[in-house]
Amino acid sequence: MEQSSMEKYVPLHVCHVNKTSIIINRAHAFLHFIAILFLIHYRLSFFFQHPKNTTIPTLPWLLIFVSELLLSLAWLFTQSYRWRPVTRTVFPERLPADDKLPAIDVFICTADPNKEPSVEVMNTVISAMALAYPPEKLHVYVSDDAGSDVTLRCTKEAWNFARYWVPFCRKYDLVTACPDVYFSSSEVDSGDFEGSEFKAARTKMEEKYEVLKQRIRRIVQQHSTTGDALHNTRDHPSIIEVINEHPEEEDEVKMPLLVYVSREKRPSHHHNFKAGALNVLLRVSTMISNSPYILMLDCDMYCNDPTSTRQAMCYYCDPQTPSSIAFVQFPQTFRNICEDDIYDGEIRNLMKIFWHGFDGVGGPTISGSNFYIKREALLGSFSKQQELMALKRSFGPSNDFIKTLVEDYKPGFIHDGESSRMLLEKANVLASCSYENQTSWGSKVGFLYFCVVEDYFTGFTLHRKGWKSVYLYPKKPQFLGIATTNFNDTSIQWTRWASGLTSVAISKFCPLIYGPLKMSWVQLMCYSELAFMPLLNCLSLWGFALIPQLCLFNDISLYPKVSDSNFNIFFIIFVSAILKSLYEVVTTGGQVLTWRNDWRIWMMRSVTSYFYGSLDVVFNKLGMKEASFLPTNKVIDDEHAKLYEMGIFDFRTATTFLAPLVTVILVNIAAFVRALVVNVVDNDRDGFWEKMFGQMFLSFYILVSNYTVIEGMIIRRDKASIPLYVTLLSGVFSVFILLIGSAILC
Ligand SMILES: O=c1ccn([C@@H]2O[C@H](COP(=O)(O)OP(=O)(O)O[C@H]3O[C@H](CO)[C@@H](O)[C@H](O)[C@H]3O)[C@@H](O)[C@H]2O)c(=O)[nH]1
Ligand SMILES: [Mn+2]
Repeated sequence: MEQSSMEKYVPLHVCHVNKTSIIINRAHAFLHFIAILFLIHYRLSFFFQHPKNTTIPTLPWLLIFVSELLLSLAWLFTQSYRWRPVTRTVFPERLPADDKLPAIDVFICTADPNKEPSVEVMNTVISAMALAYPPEKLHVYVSDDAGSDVTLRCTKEAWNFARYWVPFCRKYDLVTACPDVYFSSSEVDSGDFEGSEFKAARTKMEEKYEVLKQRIRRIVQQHSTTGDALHNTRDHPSIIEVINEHPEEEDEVKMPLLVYVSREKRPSHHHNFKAGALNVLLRVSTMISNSPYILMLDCDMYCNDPTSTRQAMCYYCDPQTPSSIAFVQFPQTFRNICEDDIYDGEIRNLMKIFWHGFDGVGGPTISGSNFYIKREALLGSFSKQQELMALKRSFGPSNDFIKTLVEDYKPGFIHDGESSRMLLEKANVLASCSYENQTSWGSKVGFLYFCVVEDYFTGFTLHRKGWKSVYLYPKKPQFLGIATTNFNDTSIQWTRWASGLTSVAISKFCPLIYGPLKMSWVQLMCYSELAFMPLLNCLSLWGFALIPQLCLFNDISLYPKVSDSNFNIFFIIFVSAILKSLYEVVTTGGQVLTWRNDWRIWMMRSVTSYFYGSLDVVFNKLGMKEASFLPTNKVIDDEHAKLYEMGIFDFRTATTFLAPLVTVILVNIAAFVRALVVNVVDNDRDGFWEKMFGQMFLSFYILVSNYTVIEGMIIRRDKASIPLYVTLLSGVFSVFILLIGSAILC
């Protein structure tokens, strides 16, 4: 009796369906949808009335209607995330013993030592080595897309430090894996140890960490002063090195393997950005460790909590969990976010709301970093009977690599001269830039090259093949990265995302065409929401920012009179949208300030990043521009950081990003002020206020929400305010829009 109860299955994880949210969300969606139907009816009936009954021209009516439809469609898509939100809990203490756990490879990508400070990248490397997992089952790979000597030398320094850090973490059971976080945090995290021995050990470690930082700085400095004239980040052979600085010394605690990989680069070959780097790592790691699970990390993502390994394994080691789970995604969380996050650097909606909903309908898409993925999901599974030639066509010419696919290949890398040298030579072939020629890498195998949001697109294709994923959001952040905290960086980053997503939306891979019947409809809507988000938001918001204002400027009314019962439709939609978003922000731990920031940055991005991202795709299709992936800047500049912390907008960015914002504001000011002045003078002729209230209010709302732009333009006189020439240039644009727009529309 007792025996059987002991053998009873105890789950390693549970999923909680968020019933209250589901009821609130669906009820709200239903009511809001009805209101939208009324709006559509109201707009449509205009086209059926007798032309004599109206003085309103058709074109602006049509344009504002289209804007409303597009925004409604965007809203409809986002309802998919509200359909069935779930949260999850794991029980890592129930995992099998260490010797039964599967091995893990960790991939860390870095691409530019100037934008990605080496001290931080090395902290990521060290924290990955200190993950709570049997060291012989942990293998860390650093991909250096810059092929820089700096990164190689720093990686060696990091390894030397980790030889002390890893045993220290294990001995004292630290709950922080990253030295930078550990030594800068005020609370002394010491597990059970409080004695003087621990204190002495900690002081010694801290000294060693200081030395490490100094050494890294010296390497970086030497490099920048001597300059590495011969080195070209776009033209160099591959380098693969297993880091083991002192092979003769035996370490007291076994260490995870650390491998430095810099793939070959030639100007004649497209290197496919991060996806290309990840695919090289996939091949190289297959030869060296071939772990069934892989943790992917961007170079700025420290492993904060070392137990993420075990939490993820709860999904892979649970006997009753279907084997169709391809990846376990943790949220992207950041270490430099302050309360008043004016640029929404923490991508709040996505990480705190949308991904839980995505999880409830089949699983979220890959979010670039912080996920544990099954190797099989990226490479497929094969039997010995598989035809060799077919495999070579897909996976490239290396026999050694193919062998690893059809055999249960478990290499144990040992530093023993000859055989390890041969292994690395084979791996080098796999890292050459011509290896993928005429293969399925990037089109069917591994990370996909189709667009610069390789994470989204690869995730979409996996779900389309029937794989599932889960989203794990524990209280303690498992990973901590650097968020963008100035307008310039965030604009560049979002333009890249917008361009990547839009390129999927208007291709044959458009989720609405490529996805049906391959996944649930709701999940498909989530994917469509992301793909169409830039396009829908930018088109509709440009409409809302200009059309009603141009009409206001010309005394043309686009909204019902306040006394007209139809006015309620607009009132209800507006209030319902505002209240719902406020409710969501507050129930996910935000404040009214957070909510204001969300709305503001959404408006700003729609007319800038989403707009340029979409334009980028158009130029790309016309063959006028190549896709690009500029790595996001991760250098925290004190001056920028200070402004961000004070909640002051930093307008030091390209004129291209500022001009649309300033232009929109100027047009709104012009329309609003003119209406105000003329009608005060004219003493409310023809019931002007009643007729124009909708438009006056819209302009007013836009101006109040974006007051920070007005401030940057007129009131502030600091270095980070909007330069006068941008205001003047935008002034010219707005006069142009008012004149030409009025002529066309009215
Ligand atoms: O040619 C390249 C370009 C970038 N990277 C690395 O890719 C990572 C992500 O780049 P980053 O500039 O930090 O991108 P983010 O703006 O933070 O990117 C988000 O969006 C990307 C897709 O656009 C995802 O790949 C990221 O994981 C996700 O965090 C970094 O570690 C880079 O070093 C490369 O290895 N090779
Ligand atoms: Mn990043």
